[in-house]
Amino acid sequence: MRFTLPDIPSIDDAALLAQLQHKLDRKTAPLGALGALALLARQIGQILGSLQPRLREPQLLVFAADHGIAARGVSAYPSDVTWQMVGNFLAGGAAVSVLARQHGITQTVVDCGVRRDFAPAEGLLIRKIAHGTADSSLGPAMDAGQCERALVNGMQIVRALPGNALLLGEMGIGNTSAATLLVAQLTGIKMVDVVGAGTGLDAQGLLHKAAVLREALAANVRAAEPLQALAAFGGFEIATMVGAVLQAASERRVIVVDGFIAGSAVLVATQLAPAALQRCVFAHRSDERGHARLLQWLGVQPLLDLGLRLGEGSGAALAWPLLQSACLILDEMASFESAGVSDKSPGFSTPA
Ligand SMILES: O=C(O)c1ccc[n+]([C@@H]2O[C@H](COP(=O)([O-])O)[C@@H](O)[C@H]2O)c1
Ligand SMILES: Cc1cc2nc[nH]c2cc1C
Repeated sequence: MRFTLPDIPSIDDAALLAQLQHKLDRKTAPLGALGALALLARQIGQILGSLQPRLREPQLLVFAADHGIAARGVSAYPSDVTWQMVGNFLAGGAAVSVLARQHGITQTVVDCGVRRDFAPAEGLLIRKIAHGTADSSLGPAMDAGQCERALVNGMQIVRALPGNALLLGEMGIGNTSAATLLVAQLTGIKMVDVVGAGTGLDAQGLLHKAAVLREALAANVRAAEPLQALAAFGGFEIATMVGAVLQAASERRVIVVDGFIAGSAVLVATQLAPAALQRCVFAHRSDERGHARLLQWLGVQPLLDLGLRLGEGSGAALAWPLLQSACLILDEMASFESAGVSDKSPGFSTPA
């Protein structure tokens, strides 16, 4: 099936925005005191097109795949950890599994291209493109057809999901390399300012990783367009995630973005369809070096900063209750009028 970019119109209902802002401004709090929670409530209200938005049946997808470039020693851990962690997700023992369970979020693992084959299991979708990508330090990680199939897979998976909120997670040894290359290529930020320790490289390991990534950039100089860059550098899990983001955005689902790798997928998606960004809530600022730069480049503020660098969707699951709180604030918090609380008197000015 061919990939067609779905229609993602800009959300610009000025009347609803004004009503949301007014509703929040009349809540029983000093003006502006709800801070980022009010911004979040406003954003969710706009995405779901309601003054009383309700989040339903949150779905967390853990997109998993392996990376040819991992054979170059760019990760502190071996590729086998990818399939082993898939087992851990399915058994409910991974960090994201615990957090998803805590918050009533449905976790589904998507095998987008892990090097091992899995028996069918509950909570596992098998959408394998190949057993890992090719090594992008030698040439494109995937061909255009593989990239297109991954994008379509992501779109189809989201189309079939219940609920109105999608939380993005991923697992793939070597995928901070793929994400770094995508971010460097598509933003113009220098690769050396993006590359980081991933699963925990030491200073020498980081130097080696940067040297390998330089080779990958040189091996794919012509991959300038978003989809070319995605095929050149991206993992199958990142490409599938791009399709998922585009579909979720076109359906006006709330998209909760995890860390650096999920952020790189959102970068590709928003270069294809800029209005997708309006539907994205950035859960946290990861400790991975390039993440702060990427968030800055996108012009977005994350909700949390906990020093996490885990991936899996763990940051998205941790941020989830804040989205729930934002909706409850809109819905249940009293206004000055309804609670009979005095607002500032007209003409009163705050002492300096
Ligand atoms: O989400 C992040 O910001 C993040 C930062 C560093 C590492 N990770 C996770 O670690 C793995 C990739 O790290 P690496 O060193 O193998 O490229 C992959 O499974 C990611 O989920 C994730
Ligand atoms: C153990 C482990 C768990 C992870 N979860 C996401 N990436 C990971 C990488 C490692 C190494």
